Amino acid sequence: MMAPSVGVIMGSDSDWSTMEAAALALAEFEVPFEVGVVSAHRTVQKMVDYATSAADRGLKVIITGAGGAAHLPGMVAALTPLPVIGVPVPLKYLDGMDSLLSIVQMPAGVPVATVSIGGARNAGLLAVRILAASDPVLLKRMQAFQTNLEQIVAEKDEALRQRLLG
Ligand SMILES: Nc1c(C(=O)O)ncn1[C@@H]1O[C@H](COP(=O)(O)O)[C@@H](O)[C@H]1O
Repeated sequence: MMAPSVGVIMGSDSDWSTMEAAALALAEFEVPFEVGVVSAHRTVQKMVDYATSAADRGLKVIITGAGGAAHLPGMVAALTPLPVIGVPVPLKYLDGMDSLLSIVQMPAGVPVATVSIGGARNAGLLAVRILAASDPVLLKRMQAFQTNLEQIVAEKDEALRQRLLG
């Protein structure tokens, strides 16, 4: 098995139903990844160890999902030189606005690329794009994916017209 180039971590296993879409996107592009539960709040030392060893272990991008007081993405970004993508996970209360605001307003110097609330698929696709910038094979795959998206929209356009025209 190839060494993982993307780390997908989340504050709790309860985030998986949201975060699975990131893993699926990576799998779609045949990008090797690892998945784990790491919490800045509940497993402080594990979070420090994970983030500080990530680059040496060969990871290129870290996708971090967390809900509520979502400090994991920012803390990981503070501890690693790698690009960090943050996914605000929506919880029962506040609809993910709490997660979003906890992740998105990082101080200058410590960037987290924040995707939309529950936007784990885009987090996966963004990780692919970051890797594709220096990987011609992956770049071609991303271009093919984008062409396919256009086709899907064209088909929807056609189907809608047909439906309206009866
Ligand atoms: N936001 C964080 C962090 C963190 O940021 O370190 N650790 C756990 N959590 C979040 O707590 C929520 C509830 O977790 P439980 O379901 O385990 O109670 C999850 O969405 C998790 O991401």
